[in-house]
Amino acid sequence: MGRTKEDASIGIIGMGDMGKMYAQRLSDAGWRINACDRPENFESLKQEFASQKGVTIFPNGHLVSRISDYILYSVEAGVIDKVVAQYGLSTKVGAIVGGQTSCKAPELAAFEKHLPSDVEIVSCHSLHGPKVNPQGQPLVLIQHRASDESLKFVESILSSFGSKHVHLTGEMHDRITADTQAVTHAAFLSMGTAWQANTQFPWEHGRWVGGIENVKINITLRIYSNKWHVYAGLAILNPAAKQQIRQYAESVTDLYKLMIGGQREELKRRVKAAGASVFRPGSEGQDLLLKDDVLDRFSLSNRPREKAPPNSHLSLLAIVDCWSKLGIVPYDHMICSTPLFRLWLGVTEYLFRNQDLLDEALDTAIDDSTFRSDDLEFTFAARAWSDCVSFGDFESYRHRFERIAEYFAPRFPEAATLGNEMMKTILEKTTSNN
Ligand SMILES: NC(=O)C1=CN([C@@H]2O[C@H](COP(=O)(O)OP(=O)(O)OC[C@H]3O[C@@H](n4cnc5c(N)ncnc54)[C@H](OP(=O)(O)O)[C@@H]3O)[C@@H](O)[C@H]2O)C=CC1
Ligand SMILES: O=C(O)C(=O)Cc1ccc(O)cc1
Repeated sequence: MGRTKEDASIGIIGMGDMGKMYAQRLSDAGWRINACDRPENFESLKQEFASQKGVTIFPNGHLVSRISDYILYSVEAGVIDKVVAQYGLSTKVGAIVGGQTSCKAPELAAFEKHLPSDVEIVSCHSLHGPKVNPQGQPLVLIQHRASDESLKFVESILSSFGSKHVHLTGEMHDRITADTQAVTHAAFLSMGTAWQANTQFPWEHGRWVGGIENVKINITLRIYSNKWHVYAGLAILNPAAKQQIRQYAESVTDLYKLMIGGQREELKRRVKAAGASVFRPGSEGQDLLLKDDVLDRFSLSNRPREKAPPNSHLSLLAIVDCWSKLGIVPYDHMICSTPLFRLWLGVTEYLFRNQDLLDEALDTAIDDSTFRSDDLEFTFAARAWSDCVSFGDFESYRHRFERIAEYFAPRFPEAATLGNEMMKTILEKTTSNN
């Protein structure tokens, strides 16, 4: 007999931002939730959820696991093995287990290693942050070791999000998210690193005002105001991500060398060839994901913008070179894309589908030395983030991330308000259907 809301309950282990969002929404939809965080957080979590109907807080994952029919691990990716090892054997006989971590290889390996064999495995991944409305956003489902009936049960639980269900294997998931999430984050992390290295708040400079720049600034601040482990986990633990991020750093370096070498023709040839392989002929008639009027609305700067000042847009030229070198067609990933990836693709497309703007960027890169020191720092930063991910050292990732986050922290509240508004408006225009 199928399991229903009336007779089944859901366990959530790890009540951080995502776990809380799931607990809130699923209990609002009428499911009974059993949840826990670390034992030391039991009392405060119990108080926080005292008035949330349908949510019972337990001191630890054993107590959650033994009574729940679908158990979701929503902990830091770096500790998934340890936490499943701790609570896995307490899983209720015949239950289904899944995880919310952003990289599935270690998560699924931990389940296989530590869960009893009668336990089924259906994992998931909401491809958006905890403050984004899940309606219409992609939700990956992985039927790793489970019957079709159990998959249907998990789908019936998660259906209240109104997300778009995307069925993948763990391996496909990791491959696609390396392309979409890990490289996107590497680009924005590098922008923040370069601005900090040049002790700039970019919105205070005339040359960082206007459409594309607003997106760069808002997204960079959004990333640095989040938890470092989310970005570290999905880059360091995903085997495909290292290669992608390394290619991005190589593309940045190669293009920067052409710029400072004054090799205009070679730069143009390379960038345009890359553009032609990513933005295939025949797509010119399509609507742009992002338009000027939308982009211009979200500036942290109070300076007026007459015409976007020219910028070499090294970060954007390099992502297209990187996609081209790796044979990635980013539009193929829309169905499995995060909001940040769609914004990133949107600004890239905005530049590459406008020949005048692209030519202006390429000529600026050669003729105008105003951006040289920014681009130099950006090149160093892209390589340093790539090394950091390749070395796989969480602590040095954390250290780098937090040092830069601290620099931008005074502007986070204001950037969050504006960034949320920007995301909301732009997301309405860049759905994963595009
Ligand atoms: N934030 C995002 O945008 C998204 C994140 N994800 C993924 O979801 C997962 C959770 O992320 P998020 O909620 O943002 O991160 P948080 O850090 O907010 O939440 C993780 C929670 O798990 C707790 N935890 C750690 N160990 C245990 C344990 N042994 N028992 C119970 N709880 C434990 C942590 O406690 P403590 O802090 O004390 O360690 C923390 O409260 C991550 O794997 C992340 O990659 C997926 C989609 C989007
Ligand atoms: O949109 C992005 O890339 C984010 O930064 C939010 C995010 C972070 C981690 C995930 O696993 C999914 C989404």
